Amino acid sequence: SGQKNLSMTHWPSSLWKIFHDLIKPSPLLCSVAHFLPGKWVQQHHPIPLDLEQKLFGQHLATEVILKALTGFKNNRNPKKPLTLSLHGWAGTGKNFVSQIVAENLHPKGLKSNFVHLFVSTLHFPHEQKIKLYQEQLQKWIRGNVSACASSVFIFDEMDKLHPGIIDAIKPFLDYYEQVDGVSYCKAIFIFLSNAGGDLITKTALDFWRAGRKREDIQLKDLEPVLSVGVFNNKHSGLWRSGLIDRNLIDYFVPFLPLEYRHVKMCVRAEMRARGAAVDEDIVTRVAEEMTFFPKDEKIYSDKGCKTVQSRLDFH
Ligand SMILES: Nc1ncnc2c1ncn2[C@@H]1O[C@H](COP(=O)(O)OP(=O)(O)OP(=O)(O)O)[C@@H](O)[C@H]1O
Repeated sequence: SGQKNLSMTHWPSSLWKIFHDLIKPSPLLCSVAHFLPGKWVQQHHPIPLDLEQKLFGQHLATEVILKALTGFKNNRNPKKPLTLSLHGWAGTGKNFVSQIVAENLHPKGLKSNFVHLFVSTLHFPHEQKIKLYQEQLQKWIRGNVSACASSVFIFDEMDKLHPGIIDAIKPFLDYYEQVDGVSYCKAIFIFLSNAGGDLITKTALDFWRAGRKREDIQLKDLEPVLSVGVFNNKHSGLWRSGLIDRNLIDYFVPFLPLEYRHVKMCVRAEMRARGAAVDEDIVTRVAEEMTFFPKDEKIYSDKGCKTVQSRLDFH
């Protein structure tokens, strides 16, 4: 009947893929590490996160994610799945980091059967179908975690996600040893949103205007800002969902807006990824084509590094 429901709703092929993964789970390919009395046994060499090298201009996100993942992987007996909530302006690296984290656990990253990306507007577009989405999503999560305890679920556009969908995920995020015979404690849930991006930008700008270094911004400078603007804001999806009240989010990860120098770093990284030599003239040209705000100071790229790849095609 699950299959019938799916065909009725015309779900995109990526969700079909997940459904098929469910029918044919291959648990042997999944486990990242398993516990033998007294020690953890790695089943493949974990890819180093390398966030310091790969992720530009995000000292806070780098620090929090490294801490979160290290703690989680070293914990033999986690009491709940790891839940990360990534916040920030467009194109600042939230999807990029999620992929790095996923690859760290499952080398094929997004292509792995154990990594699932959901985009609110793409996968859950119709409000009147919320009940159906809820049932199917729960089935997928349950099936996939039964097949692979360390499954990774990424929810993009969290701020556009219907509260009903968040309600459907909530039981999996909680401190239960098992739900219907399945333990979710080794899974990872990553939520991405732009919520709070404006407030994070304001803090970064205040530092810049005061002549203070970006790298001196600390988590404690952002926590009060986010807590008022996002967590206690009745209009934010996160507040309505009750995820915060129940302390189901382990780490809030702020992404700072990217500056001109970071955009240049993205261009260079993209050139290297394409196997080309880094041409500084082109780097400068691409970076100068981006638009920067605020109007007077022009410090931050309004799309972060998002359009770098397509712009590079023109040079
Ligand atoms: N901080 C960064 N360091 C290195 N590369 C970056 C960074 N931010 C963005 N990029 C590059 O730009 C591309 C687009 O960024 P990404 O999709 O991660 O943005 P996002 O924060 O998820 O944006 P949105 O909120 O609009 O979804 C990435 O694939 C990556 O190549």
